[in-house]
Amino acid sequence: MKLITSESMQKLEKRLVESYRIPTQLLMENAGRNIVEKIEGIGMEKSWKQVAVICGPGNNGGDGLVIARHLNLRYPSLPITIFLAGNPERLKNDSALNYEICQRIGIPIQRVFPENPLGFEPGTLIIDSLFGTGLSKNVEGIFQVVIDAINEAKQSMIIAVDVPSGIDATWGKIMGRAVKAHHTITLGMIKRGLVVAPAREYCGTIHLADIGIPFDREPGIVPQEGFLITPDFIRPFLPEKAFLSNKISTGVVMIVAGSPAMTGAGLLTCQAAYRSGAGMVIWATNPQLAPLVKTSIPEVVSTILSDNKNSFQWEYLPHHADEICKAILQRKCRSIAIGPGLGSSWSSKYFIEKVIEKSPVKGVIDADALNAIAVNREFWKNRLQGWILTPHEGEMGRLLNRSASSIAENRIAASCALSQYFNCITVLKGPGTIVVSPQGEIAINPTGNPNLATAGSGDVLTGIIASLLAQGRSPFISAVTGVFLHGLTADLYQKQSPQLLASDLASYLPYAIKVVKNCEYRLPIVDRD
Ligand SMILES: NC(=O)C1=CN([C@@H]2O[C@H](COP(=O)(O)OP(=O)(O)OC[C@H]3O[C@@H](n4cnc5c(N)ncnc54)[C@H](OP(=O)(O)O)[C@@H]3O)[C@@H](O)[C@H]2O)[C@@H](O)CC1
Ligand SMILES: Nc1ncnc2c1ncn2[C@@H]1O[C@H](COP(=O)(O)OP(=O)(O)O)[C@@H](O)[C@H]1O
Ligand SMILES: [K+]
Repeated sequence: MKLITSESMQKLEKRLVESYRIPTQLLMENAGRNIVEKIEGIGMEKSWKQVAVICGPGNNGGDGLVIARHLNLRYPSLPITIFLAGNPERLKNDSALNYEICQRIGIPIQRVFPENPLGFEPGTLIIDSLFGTGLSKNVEGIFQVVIDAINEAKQSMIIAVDVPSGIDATWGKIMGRAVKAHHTITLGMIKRGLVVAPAREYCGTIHLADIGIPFDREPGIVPQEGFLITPDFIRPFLPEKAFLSNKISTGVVMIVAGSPAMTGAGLLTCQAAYRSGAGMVIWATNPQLAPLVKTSIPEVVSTILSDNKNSFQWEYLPHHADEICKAILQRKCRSIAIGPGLGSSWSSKYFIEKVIEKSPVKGVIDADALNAIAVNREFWKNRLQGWILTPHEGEMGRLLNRSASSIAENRIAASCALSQYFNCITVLKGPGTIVVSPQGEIAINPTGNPNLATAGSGDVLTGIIASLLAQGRSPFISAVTGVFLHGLTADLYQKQSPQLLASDLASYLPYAIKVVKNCEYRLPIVDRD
């Protein structure tokens, strides 16, 4: 499902308005009327005690005025008040016209002043029409006061028009303050910023309302600025074993993960790789762990690396890199996953770099392997073509030499910067995981929930993506399909249990694959007709 930035939405509307000669007044009318229909679908039957329509100075405010008119027409006995934040004399064109109509109809209009703070009675339906795609700077002063009042309303329902006010709809940033809506009814196309963190949390359920422009008739003119991953998109790329397939042709994955202190990381990665369809999973492990691997996951094939004669506890050492590269060729591996639970000693860092440099196949770089790359980031600049990096915000901060909080503020921009810098596929984990290619493709994942915040769930993701890669999917498609399935597994599991362990995730994965294959799944956040 295509996503669009604020800037492109405005340009596109202008262009289509000119080519179809649809007057902008009509668009605003369509927007307002269709939003009222969506509001009715959400719950007008709950008979709200009153409606507060909060209008700002631009066209988003104009939409609010149309909404107020239509609600007034359909529910004449419902008290509706328009709260205008801004000077009515400075309203322009369509908004000014609708303001005048509302005045003539006699809908009460109150201007919001700093000395006259807003408060909403319990049972108010609040329509947030303060700012939409035209938000151009941080929210301050009276606008901040209005947003705080909306967010403090008790036992009310907040419906945002197009975008929760205060959200940057292109990047998903919070511009100082933002309305926390229960529902967001977005117009024409879904704005990219709505589906990524931190904005995602402010949108509630996202609904798409038509504005009378046939966007889908001319798909070529809608720019590629990102897409929301859907079940339909990933269905062709799900694991599928052909009639004549064997375990090698299906796909062999090399896993370089785990250590005596963090054995589980390796086990989870291997298990997830099998559960997502790999024909064979090889774990490059050490003599101490090999017996444990056999009893935990008997299907895993171990490549036992040479013993470290001189060290007290076994760890991966640089010379193991050659052994692994040899095993990759011997075992006909088609992908590699490196990083989970490897530890952060200098020798293991050096080992990791050697494997990535020499490996005959590419794959997923995660966890400690990301930290090894970060230490030597200038060396790795532009050298990770075909590799998939799966950082969380902390790891991303180290890779870009920035703070984790600056990454969190604008996750899309950070992901694009990483892909550009290393020439790699980036998977920035967290709510609304983002996948970006060096060519600038941007995919946002709608699946997943906070139950995934459990140790080892990232290891499972690494196993899934490496497995899909071994099954012949491209790096970008492997990452996109992997993050969707990983999140979906957690969403489906949540229905039967409130607690998720990473090992449950790996076991439950085939069920998520089946659900997508059988078309039994609807996107959780976007409600469409
Ligand atoms: N285009 C179309 O055909 C259609 C568009 N539609 C609707 O229009 C919406 C976009 O409308 P829009 O472009 O007028 O922008 P909007 O979000 O209302 O805000 C702009 C106003 O806010 C002001 N302002 C900005 N930031 C501020 C801040 N931090 N603090 C204070 N002020 C700030 C800004 O002032 P300025 O920056 O110009 O000084 C300007 O006055 C879109 O989301 C959709 O709802 C639909 O009707 C369908 C047809
Ligand atoms: N609140 C959340 N909502 C959705 N997904 C989440 C959330 N928290 C974590 N995740 C997902 O869980 C996984 C955690 O990975 P990671 O941080 O590497 O954990 P670990 O290192 O313990 O395996 C990622 O796929 C991430 O997207
Ligand atoms: K709004």
